[in-house]
Amino acid sequence: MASTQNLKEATGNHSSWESLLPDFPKGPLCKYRKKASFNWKEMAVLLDGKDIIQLKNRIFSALESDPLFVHHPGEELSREKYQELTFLRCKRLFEYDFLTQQEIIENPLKIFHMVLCIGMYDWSPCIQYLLHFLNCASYLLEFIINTPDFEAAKFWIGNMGKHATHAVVYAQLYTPDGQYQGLHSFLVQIRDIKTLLPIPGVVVGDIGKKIGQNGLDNGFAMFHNVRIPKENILNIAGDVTAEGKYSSSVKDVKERFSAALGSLSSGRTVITAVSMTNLKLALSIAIRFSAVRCQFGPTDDEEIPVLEYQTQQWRLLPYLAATYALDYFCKSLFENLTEFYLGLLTKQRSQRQADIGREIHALCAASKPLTSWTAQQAAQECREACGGHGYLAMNRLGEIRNDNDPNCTYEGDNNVLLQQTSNYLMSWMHCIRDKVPFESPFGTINVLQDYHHILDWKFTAMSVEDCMDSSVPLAAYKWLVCYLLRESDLKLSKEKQSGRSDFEAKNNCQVYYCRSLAIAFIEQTVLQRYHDYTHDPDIPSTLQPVLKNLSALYGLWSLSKHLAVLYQGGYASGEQAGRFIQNAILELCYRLKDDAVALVDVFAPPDFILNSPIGKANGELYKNIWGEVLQGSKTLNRPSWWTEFCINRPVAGRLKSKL
Ligand SMILES: CCCCCCCCCCCCCCCC(=O)SCCNC(=O)CCNC(=O)[C@H](O)C(C)(C)COP(=O)(O)OP(=O)(O)OC[C@H]1O[C@@H](n2cnc3c(N)ncnc32)[C@H](O)[C@@H]1OP(=O)(O)O
Ligand SMILES: Cc1cc2nc3c(=O)[nH]c(=O)nc-3n(C[C@H](O)[C@H](O)[C@H](O)COP(=O)(O)OP(=O)(O)OC[C@H]3O[C@@H](n4cnc5c(N)ncnc54)[C@H](O)[C@@H]3O)c2cc1C
Repeated sequence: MASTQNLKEATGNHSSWESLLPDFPKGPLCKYRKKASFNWKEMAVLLDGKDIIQLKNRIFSALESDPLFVHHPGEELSREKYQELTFLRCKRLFEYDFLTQQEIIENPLKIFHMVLCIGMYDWSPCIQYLLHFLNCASYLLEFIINTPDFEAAKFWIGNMGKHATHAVVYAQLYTPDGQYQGLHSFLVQIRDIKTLLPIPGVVVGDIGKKIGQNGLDNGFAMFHNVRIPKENILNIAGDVTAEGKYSSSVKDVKERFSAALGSLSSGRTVITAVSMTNLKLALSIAIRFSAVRCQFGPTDDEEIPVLEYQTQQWRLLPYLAATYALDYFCKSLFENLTEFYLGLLTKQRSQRQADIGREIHALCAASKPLTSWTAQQAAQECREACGGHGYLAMNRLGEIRNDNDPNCTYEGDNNVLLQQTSNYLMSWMHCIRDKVPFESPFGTINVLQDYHHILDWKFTAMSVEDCMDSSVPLAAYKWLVCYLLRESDLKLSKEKQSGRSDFEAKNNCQVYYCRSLAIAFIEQTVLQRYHDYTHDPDIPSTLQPVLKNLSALYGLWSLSKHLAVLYQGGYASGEQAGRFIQNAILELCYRLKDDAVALVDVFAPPDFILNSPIGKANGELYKNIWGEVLQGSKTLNRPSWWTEFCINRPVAGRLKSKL
């Protein structure tokens, strides 16, 4: 639901939020800005609230005024230099200390916004900074650490390549009595604090150049009989006494495993938001570009902005709708996570706390894949939507695409994580079968309470106009989740009945079944939350129509990828259903095209942070590109190897074999 404070501010005195957000410079984008159906400043205040906008302004202007964060257009930084600069920037972020503890306690959402603002500038210093707080790492034995072979060496660890002095290491804990106590985390020193040289017994180094995020040094480590003090066990779920006896308030090994992995949920929640932020960056660039780049037209002397083309709208505007829906989802997920952490901090041992842990794990294990893949596809689409200019490195779409890419892999590979969500959903089947009442703390699985009834639902819209509200795709999603759950469960039973082991049976149920189930579930959850938000009667009437259009477009466009299953399972039949959905998508794209520039104005960071000539707020496409091109230190130089071209000319056939 809409935050009451944000609602009050959005509907309150306009002059107070006018001054929070400066007007954009006049220029070619004004044409679309004038056509918008709503006031972008009012929308920004509704979505974030004044307090967060002030925080963002504070961070953005600090980075812009600091010489250490200055951009170096046209300069190729070596990896070594980039890593050094990233480290200096990371140190500077600690010096800024943007949020006081009191501010964080009063509104934990501020951390989330702080991280994303820094990331909009560059993910390398942002992640380096974050990892210094929460260092995730590898695997070690008890209090003496050994890495048995190269395969067991820890690889990829963030900050470890060049400078980390300590690592938080996940380990299988064995006590002196030989008992296995499950997964625990430990603090291990790996380098000397004064010299940065490795601690005896530790082999530590840099893993080499990556596809993106090269400011961040990822490293490897191997341990040979490294001793760590007993108190370095991070006793989230258990501890070991001076006599070597294990004690834990969580008795079950499996439960302790979940407790130890709890921190991964915060990482996955943050990565969901990081990916959503990449959507914001890529779309700000592509939509501003599309609104000013003119190509062809109905007559020889009239060229139109490429945003007027149906294909361009259909390629970009669903991603814009996805950005709004996912932005809302990220904030709500962060609130769920905050509740989970409050429980941990106050040492809650209730059933509700355990249920919250399971639900949040299932949610972020699917929201990370959904959002990172959406951002990956969007970044590529935006790159192509900007034509050749999209491929120019200075316009930043390549960097966004490459820096987003590892979001699909780290903190758990997307395909592997989706299995966690489908496992969770499948675990409710016994309640459904036995007709035992059930619910989850955040209510995301409550849709399954009506499982038997929902399976009888059909697509009932009678026209394109009927489909223009997100209630239509939402109903279809509820059916889809129930249907895929039933099919996955049946498939698993069949596999087991045919004599397959549990491992094999589960493995054979992934593609088209459990994997699709997890994806449909998270899409339905995102849509349900966004539908509820956009249909809240308290949303100002000036903003509600455009928000409802975004919700409908996100729902229909996501659903359209499941059309085959909707027909296959009998929810839809005849050619009309599919046609209505397709036409509604096109109609919504058309209705949103005049709002598109204002919709990106709401979330685009200042030009300095966005750092893309074709994405600048003034829309002066060609002036901005030329301005940047001519700043390159070697742009007008002849090459250093010019004599090879002009003087040492090749003699054709000189090296040809004479035999
Ligand atoms: C403001 C804050 C800042 C934070 C800021 C972070 C920084 C964000 C910036 C990006 C920076 C990235 C930097 C990269 C950092 C890495 O990449 S660190 C390395 C991360 N590594 C991973 O994520 C490994 C991924 N793999 C896995 O997690 C495990 O393989 C899997 C997927 C859990 C599967 O393991 P498995 O042994 O097959 O376990 P499984 O039998 O499925 O599960 C056992 C039970 O535990 C439960 N469980 C498993 N995981 C969990 C969990 N996380 N929670 C609860 N329960 C769990 C299961 O549900 C299951 O329960 P039951 O069904 O039995 O009831
Ligand atoms: C930029 C970056 C930074 C990282 N930082 C850190 C860090 O700081 N600390 C840290 O500990 N780690 C870090 N990692 C490592 C990261 O957590 C792992 O790469 C990730 O968890 C995936 O594991 P993997 O590489 O072993 O992939 P693998 O498990 O080898 O997966 C390879 C492929 O096999 C598939 N696959 C694997 N198992 C299954 C299965 N059961 N069913 C179906 N398919 C399967 C996967 O889908 C994947 O496509 C980082 C990685 C990257 C890319």
